[in-house]
Amino acid sequence: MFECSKSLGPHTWVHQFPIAQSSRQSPVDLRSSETHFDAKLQPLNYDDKATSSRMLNNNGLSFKLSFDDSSDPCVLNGGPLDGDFRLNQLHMHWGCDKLPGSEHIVDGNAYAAELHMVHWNSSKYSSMQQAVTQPDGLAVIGVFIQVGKEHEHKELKKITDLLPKITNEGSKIELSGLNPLLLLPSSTAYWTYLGSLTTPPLHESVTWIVMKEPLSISKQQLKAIQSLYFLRSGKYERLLNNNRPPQPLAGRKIRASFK
Ligand SMILES: N=Nc1ccc(S(N)(=O)=O)cc1
Ligand SMILES: [Zn+2]
Repeated sequence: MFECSKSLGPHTWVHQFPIAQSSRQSPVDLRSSETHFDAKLQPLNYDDKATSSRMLNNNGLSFKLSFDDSSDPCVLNGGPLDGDFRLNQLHMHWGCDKLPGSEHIVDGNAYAAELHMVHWNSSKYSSMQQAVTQPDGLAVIGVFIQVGKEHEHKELKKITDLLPKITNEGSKIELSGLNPLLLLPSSTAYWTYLGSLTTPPLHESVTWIVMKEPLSISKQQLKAIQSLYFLRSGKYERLLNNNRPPQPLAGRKIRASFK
């Protein structure tokens, strides 16, 4: 199969995006020594279920499931959030073959992959584009993914079953009736901290909510994810949504919703 794309190097991003060296960057290592239980943290709540979405192999970066956040919004609130946040897109980060591919790590340990559900603050802003640059603009739920028995809700299967149809860059496909709530693990436990986008433009606009319990997918499902590829200068390369290494906490506190 095609070799994994050589990462253009997250370490090169600073030249074009100096914020890469700022003090509110993501991902981070969620070290238990740095996390503090906060009894005031509420459970996460989805007010509505998204129905329509479009799955896209977005040019060599990842696959992205975009939701229609205007007519039938899927609204997240509760947790550490003030106000309503609309689900705009979800995507994943993974590694190559046996390499782990999560972006956040837990006490130095990485998972096979990480699902990101990206929401924007619709109580304060009028679009994702407006919110993405604001310090309280986005909320991203991160869900770790490990290989094990297939995801019991089968919701993730609705996504991985379609991936073979978008293996080429730029291909897209409709996927409706996805219930994001079912993409969350059964445990409501999460960590939360203030961070950034993990890929350029690295805006420091994300309230991160990382679920403690990983989802399990089958080896076949992970293979479907890892078999996405794109054409770069005439050569097929596999999408390697690689992954920015953990960034300095720089004094930030990580709150835990669990003891
Ligand atoms: N609009 N661009 C982006 C949205 C989310 C992320 S991430 N990987 O932090 O969820 C990165 C870039
Ligand atoms: Zn991401």
